[in-house]
Amino acid sequence: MEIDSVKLVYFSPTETTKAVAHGIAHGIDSSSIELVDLTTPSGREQSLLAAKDELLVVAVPVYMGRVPALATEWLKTIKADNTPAVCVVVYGNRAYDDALLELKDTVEKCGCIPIACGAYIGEHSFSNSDTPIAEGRPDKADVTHAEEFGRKICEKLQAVSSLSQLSDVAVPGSYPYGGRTELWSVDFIAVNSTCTQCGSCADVCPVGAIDSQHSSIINHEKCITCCACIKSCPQGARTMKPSPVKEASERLNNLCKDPKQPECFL
Ligand SMILES: Cc1cc2nc3c(=O)[nH]c(=O)nc-3n(C[C@H](O)[C@H](O)[C@H](O)COP(=O)(O)O)c2cc1C
Repeated sequence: MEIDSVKLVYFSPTETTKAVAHGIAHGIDSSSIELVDLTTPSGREQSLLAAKDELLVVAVPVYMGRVPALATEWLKTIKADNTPAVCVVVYGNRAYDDALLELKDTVEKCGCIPIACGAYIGEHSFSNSDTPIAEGRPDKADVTHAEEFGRKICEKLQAVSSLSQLSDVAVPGSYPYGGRTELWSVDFIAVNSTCTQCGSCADVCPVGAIDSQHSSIINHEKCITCCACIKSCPQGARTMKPSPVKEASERLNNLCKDPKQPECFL
């Protein structure tokens, strides 16, 4: 089966999911790759129509064992027409629980046909120098794995003349999904005096929760605790103050030391 073009769809506040998605795209090696970045509010204003002869690669991070709710909301609006799809979750070395199954079910309901699924590890959003969790993931070996996964996806498609020749891809997980879709609404970010009000934190915030003129003014109702603002601050002016997020980061640093490995389901 020939694929005309690839659409690479991802939500990735701290860019580990984006790195994995690009690794897979590199392996697929199509001459036409369109990026659909759902990370910013404006990115989520676009809609997506996908045809039979396109390949969708959909990648999201795992939040509380689930697909982040704002990503699910957007993904449900995809209009596909028996479009082959690759589902990918990226998690912070704890577990992906039912998230991969949830993602697969979600794209299937939009008219996609999942032909391959993968789970990769990314540095945990809550990781920092005191509590490094999956620091530096995806690393070189993870990206090489993702590229190889991309090549296997091409081989799988090339081996058939129609998607009806492929059987369902089984992934771990069960329904009703466990985990939580409601995130903490919590005041957990401290901003110190090295902040220059450069505005980069407000620019990277996926939900527009930070005041662009006063970086310490955060709308805690909107905040999804993704930590993009902390990780991207050029001054390192943003840290975690005592809070459930900081406690989680300490707990995960103790519990999730053994590096997990990528998995793919084809
Ligand atoms: C609110 C929240 C919940 C998370 N829940 C999980 C989880 O259940 N399991 C896990 O292993 N990692 C969890 N993570 C970590 C992210 O899945 C991981 O760091 C991922 O690489 C982040 O993707 P990104 O770099 O594209 O933002 C969570 C992160 C956040 C912000």
